[in-house]
Amino acid sequence: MTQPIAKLALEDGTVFTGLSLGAEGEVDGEVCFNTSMTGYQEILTDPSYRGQILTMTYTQIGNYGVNTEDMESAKTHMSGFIVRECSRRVSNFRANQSLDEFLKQNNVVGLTGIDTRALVRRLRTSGAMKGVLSTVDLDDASLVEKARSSAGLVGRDLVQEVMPAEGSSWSEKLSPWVKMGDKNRAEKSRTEQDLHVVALDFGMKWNIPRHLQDMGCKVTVMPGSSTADEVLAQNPDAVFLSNGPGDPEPLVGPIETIRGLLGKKPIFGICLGHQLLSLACGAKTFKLKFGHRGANQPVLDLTTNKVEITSQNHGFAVEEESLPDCLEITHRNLNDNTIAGVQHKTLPAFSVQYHPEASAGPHDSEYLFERFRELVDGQKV
Ligand SMILES: NC(=O)CC[C@H](N)C(=O)O
Repeated sequence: MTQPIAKLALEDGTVFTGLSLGAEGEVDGEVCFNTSMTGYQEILTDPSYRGQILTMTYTQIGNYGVNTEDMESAKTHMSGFIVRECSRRVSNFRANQSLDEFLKQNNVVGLTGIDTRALVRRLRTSGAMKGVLSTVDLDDASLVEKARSSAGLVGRDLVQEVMPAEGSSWSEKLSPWVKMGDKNRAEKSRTEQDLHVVALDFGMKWNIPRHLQDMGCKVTVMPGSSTADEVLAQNPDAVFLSNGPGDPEPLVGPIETIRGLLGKKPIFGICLGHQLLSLACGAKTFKLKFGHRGANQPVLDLTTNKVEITSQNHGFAVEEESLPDCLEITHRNLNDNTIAGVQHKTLPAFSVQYHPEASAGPHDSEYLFERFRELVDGQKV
C-alpha cells in the first residue's frame, strides 16, 4: 500500500511535502521542535504539548516502538507529529506496538520524509510559527491561509482541555527501571507515605506523582481549577503545582488559588507550575523565540554552583526584569541565561522551569524532590 501524501504549511508561506504517518486528517497548531534522541512516547503523551505540532530533530524515530509502561498520561495531546524517518522495524522486548500504530490509535496526524533540518532552521531563525498539517487539503495556498488564520497559543487557556474533571488519589509506583543500576537512588525510596501532598493538575506528567510517592508522599490529585479553600480542605502538608500546556498568563483562577495558598502551605512548582507561582508573586511571563524542548538543556543551580543536564519543554518563561523583590533566582538555563528556577525569600515556595521527573531525559535534577521533602519536613517541626 502506498502512503498518502501529507503537507505542512507555515504561516510564513513555506510548505513541506512528505508522506502521511499515523492518522490522516488536518490539524493546526504552533510548530516547534524537540532535540531528544529518544523518549518520543513520553513526549507524545505529555499534556503540555496540547495545541502544538512537534518535529523531532533526531533523524530516525520509532525504532524501539511503544509500550504500556512509558505513558505520561492516558493519551496523546499534541496536534501533529513530524519525523524525518519513522523506523519500520520495532526492536525492543518491551514494545507492544509500532509508533505508526500508536499514532493511528490516538488519532495523531503525522508527517514523515521531509527535510526536518530545513524546518528546524526556519523555526530557529524566525521563531515558533503557526502551521497546518494535512493529508486532506493538498493545496499550498489554501494551507498557508489556514495556518495564518489559525488560533495559535498566545492568550488561550489550554489547561481546561487537559486537566482532570475530578480529584483522585494517586497510586502508581515509580518504575523499577528508574532505580536499576543506581544503588543510591534505590536507597532513597521510602516505603511509607508519611506526608500528604495535594498536586494541582494542570496537565500533569505522571512521572511527577510517581516520584512524589516514591519519596514518601501520599498524593491527592486535584483539578487545576480548584480554589485555595478546596485545596486547604484536604489538609495537605504541602502543595505541588504541575506542568501544563499553553500560555500561563490567561490562567487567572489558578494564579488566584496559588496566592491563597502562599504562606499557608509549602509549595513546589514544575514548568507551568513555576510560571504560575512566579505570576502569583507578581512576576510577568513572556514567549520565548522558539522555546526549550529536549533532554540536554544545561542548567546551573546557583545555590550549589553545580550544573545539571535537564529535560525541558516550554515556550514561555519568567521575565527577569519583572521579578518581584520577594523572589530570588535559584537556577539559570546556561544556553540563553533565562530563569530556570526561583524561590520565595521568606515563604516556603520554590519552582523550576524544567523537568526533574525526566521521563524522558537525564536524572540529574531528581534532587529537587528531596529538596521539596526537606522543605516540608522543616516546616513540620
Ligand atoms: N511543560 C510545561 O509545563 C510548559 C509550560 C508552558 N505551557 C510553556 O510552554 O511554557
